[in-house]
Amino acid sequence: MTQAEPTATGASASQRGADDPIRVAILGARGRMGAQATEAVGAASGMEVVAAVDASDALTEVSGAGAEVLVDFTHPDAVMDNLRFAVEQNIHAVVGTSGFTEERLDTLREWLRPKPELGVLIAPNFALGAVLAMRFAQQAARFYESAEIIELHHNRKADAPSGTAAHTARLIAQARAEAGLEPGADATTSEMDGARGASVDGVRVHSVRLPGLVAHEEVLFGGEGETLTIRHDSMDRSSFMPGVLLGVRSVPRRPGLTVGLENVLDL
Ligand SMILES: NC(=O)C1=CN([C@@H]2O[C@H](COP(=O)(O)OP(=O)(O)OC[C@H]3O[C@@H](n4cnc5c(N)ncnc54)[C@H](OP(=O)(O)O)[C@@H]3O)[C@@H](O)[C@H]2O)C=CC1
Ligand SMILES: O=C(O)C1=N[C@H](C(=O)O)C[C@H](O)C1
Repeated sequence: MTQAEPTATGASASQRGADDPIRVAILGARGRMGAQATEAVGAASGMEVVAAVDASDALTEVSGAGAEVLVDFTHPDAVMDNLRFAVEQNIHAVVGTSGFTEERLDTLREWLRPKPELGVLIAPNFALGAVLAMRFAQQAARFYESAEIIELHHNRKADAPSGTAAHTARLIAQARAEAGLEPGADATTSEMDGARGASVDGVRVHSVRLPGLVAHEEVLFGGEGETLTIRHDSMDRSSFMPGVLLGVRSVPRRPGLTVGLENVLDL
């Protein structure tokens, strides 16, 4: 047997040699993303799928299979229970599932505190272009008082606004606050409920749901006599797979909570 790597994971994981594949469990494996992730991890070098679990399966399959990294593409209502299980079982986690509020992130940080070697990566979007678009929006934010987000998704999506839009809004709000820029006001005082979208950290987010779409986002900035539009389109879920594989490879070496693939890409 080759030399074991230092790892936060349990007995079976600690037996992994440096050249052995990373043992990965996929949660939500029969869903749109989980099915593609199962295929992508299975085909990638340096990792293998040891458990593919869906809603009707027992989570204990994951620990029983000696998984070192769990990939979660389930449902906002299920993901926190899955993560509590992962942390209890000393399994690193790569999370694509949406629905993360600041409160949920704080809970996760608490769970991770006694496990300093364990890594959890929450990626609101795994597509390279989406991560770049969010970074560009963050860069633009300090120059424009006014910004709004339109996110457009397929009509099977469970939640609104999208995790990507919520993360983008938070990055814009953070950049504005750091620059001491107050968000601009508009003159709309009379409105039908929902017409101006949801306010996420003071940024208006509008959600469109249509069959035929996959995952799309526009960030609009307005200034004196000009607008700037940053748009990203995922036309196929294959766009998310390189990011998922990068997450699986990097999370065992990133202890603690990481929010956003931009941190792994070092953008
Ligand atoms: N970060 C990113 O880049 C991306 C993130 N997403 C996010 O990923 C999540 C999943 O999306 P998508 O694949 O389209 O959704 P799907 O509904 O197609 O898939 C979710 C799957 O998870 C299963 N599931 C539900 N609860 C559990 C549980 N407790 N344990 C195991 N499996 C469970 C569902 O089973 P059942 O149907 O029986 O309930 C279903 O098979 C969403 O939150 C979405 O926003 C999506 C695309 C990209
Ligand atoms: O449900 C989806 O499809 C997607 N969900 C994520 C989100 O909520 O941002 C990522 C991507 O937009 C696709």
